[in-house]
Amino acid sequence: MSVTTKATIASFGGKLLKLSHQATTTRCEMAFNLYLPPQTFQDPAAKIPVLIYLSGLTCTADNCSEKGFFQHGASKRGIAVLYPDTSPRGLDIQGENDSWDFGTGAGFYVDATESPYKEGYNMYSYVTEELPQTVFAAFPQLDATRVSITGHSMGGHGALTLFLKNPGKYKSVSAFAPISNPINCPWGQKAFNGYLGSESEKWKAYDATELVKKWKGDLNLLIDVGTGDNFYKQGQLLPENFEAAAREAGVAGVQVRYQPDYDHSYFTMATFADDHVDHAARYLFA
Ligand SMILES: N[C@@H](CCC(=O)N[C@@H](CS)C(=O)NCC(=O)O)C(=O)O
Repeated sequence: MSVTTKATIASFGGKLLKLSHQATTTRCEMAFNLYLPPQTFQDPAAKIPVLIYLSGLTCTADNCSEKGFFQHGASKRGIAVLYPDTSPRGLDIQGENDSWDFGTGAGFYVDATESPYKEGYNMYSYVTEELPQTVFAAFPQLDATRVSITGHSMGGHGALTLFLKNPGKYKSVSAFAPISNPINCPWGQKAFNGYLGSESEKWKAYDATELVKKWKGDLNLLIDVGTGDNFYKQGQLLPENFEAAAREAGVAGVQVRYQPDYDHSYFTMATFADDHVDHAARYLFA
């Protein structure tokens, strides 16, 4: 469970750590980043809550930590930000590097059941169990009882599904441009077919629009989607399907903000990152 520090970078008064560890669930060395806000160093007795940010297709832990601007709000609020990678790397599985929307950089936060991907493409178990256990053991100042989750695109799908599949595990959830109904979009169908097999009924276990139908109570969920997002226009994101399913199931508290002109890029995350940190803070410090 030991963690190797590759870099320590000053950021907004705190420290961004670039880290790695040998992971059992994914059968390889996994890189991840961790932002420790200034409060970690000001008061050694402080217990610091954690916001997990799940990235989208093609990303590593670096994209958001370098240009998502989450550290700005997190430093003010005293929240650590954990940035996992998006897939195992270097497993040498045939075909895993053939396309940018499947395999390497595209783990989709599921536990694969299909060969050969079930040998390591277990990003659901990695993000829900192994990575947090590793991080909380290595950084005892972090508060394992106060964790929220957010993410972008494939990572927005991850944030929504991990939250909905684990009631009580996370204090809050939010998302940027989430793939909201993967069983009905080309990205999701390709990924789920490859990782979970051709029996589409099984895909529903990782589909936010299906999962929200079973949710009990309010959600208090913030979603931002840019109307200039090409992937939204192409029908990869389908946030309206999620909204309709929540409405029909009587699940209140789903706030989807359609941001005029904003695209799928990190300019959008940087613009609204503070709002998502504030959203998490409302529940992490309740
Ligand atoms: N490679 C794809 C784009 C993939 C993409 O936009 N990925 C998003 C997440 S779904 C991202 O955040 N990319 C990394 C970045 O913008 O830094 C393409 O050619 O269309």
